[in-house]
Amino acid sequence: MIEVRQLTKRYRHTTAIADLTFRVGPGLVTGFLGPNGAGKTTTMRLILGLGRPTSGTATVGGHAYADLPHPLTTLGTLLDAQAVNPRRDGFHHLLALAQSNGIGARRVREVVDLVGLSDVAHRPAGVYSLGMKQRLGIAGALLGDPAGVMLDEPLNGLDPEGIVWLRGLLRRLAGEGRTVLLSSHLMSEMALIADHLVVIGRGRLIADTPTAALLREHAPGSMLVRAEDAGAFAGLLRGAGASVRVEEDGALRVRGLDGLGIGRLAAQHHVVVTELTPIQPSLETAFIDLTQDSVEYAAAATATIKDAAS
Ligand SMILES: Nc1ncnc2c1ncn2[C@@H]1O[C@H](COP(=O)(O)OP(=O)(O)OP(=O)(O)O)[C@@H](O)[C@H]1O
Repeated sequence: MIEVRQLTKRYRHTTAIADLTFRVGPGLVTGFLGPNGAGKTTTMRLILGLGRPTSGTATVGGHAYADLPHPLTTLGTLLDAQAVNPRRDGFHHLLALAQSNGIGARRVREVVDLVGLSDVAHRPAGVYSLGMKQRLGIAGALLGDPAGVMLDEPLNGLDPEGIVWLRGLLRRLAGEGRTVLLSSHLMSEMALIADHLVVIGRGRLIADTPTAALLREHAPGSMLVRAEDAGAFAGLLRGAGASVRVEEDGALRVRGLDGLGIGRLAAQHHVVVTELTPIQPSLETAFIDLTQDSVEYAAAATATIKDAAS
């Protein structure tokens, strides 16, 4: 439904995105990931026709967003939750948006309920927390009962209950066959929410893959093992082909052997194992592995600046 083809955007001194090509299809939650400054917001803005690409195209349902006859029913969007008039209340903020798109007040009340803002809908948006503003922005995105939604960092400012709520909402929208694209820095949340990931770094595509495949390839699982005489057991594990890292507290992080293999080896050599815990692969690990060459503002850079100053 969203198609980005060979999209490039150059500012005077910066290439924000370069030759970016990906598609976002219906029925899935697609996560848009990238380190700070990778070009996520620029890409989303270009999809909405906010700014001209240097080259390439971005279309929604086969059309430039600006050419869509009913944009709000095609793709609901949230780019900046803070962009609300602080004196206007949430209900009237949505009503103004609805009326300019031929949508009635009944739908406004529906989306207010849907995002859980009924109690505060008539309070000025200026007193809303960031989480409440995110809910208001999501309500705006849903006003047109759209075929797809595109949300820039919608998890920012949401409390744990809000994150669980949004996860459920996005899963439901995708389950109804809609297109869902969201960007976020919260990797662990993205791992739970997104079925598919588009990862960019320094404006270039790094991965366009199912979340499970990315985790499998870039963050293999491991086992945490504690045993009496861990040092000797580490040697046995290595001898059996595993890779073993000894943690500061003496625990062993083991890759290349599963629980059964480790248990059998321990039994064979009469080693007393006191803990055997599978460690789930983390999206953080996969993300760092994937983007380590494309991080614009890395900790190492800070160290270099400090060194130079001292
Ligand atoms: N209007 C602009 N003028 C000049 N450079 C810009 C402009 N907008 C964005 N950039 C630059 O383009 C690059 C991509 O920025 P963008 O905001 O799209 O990244 P992002 O992935 O959304 O980052 P973040 O996660 O930090 O929000 C950055 O280097 C940024 O400084």
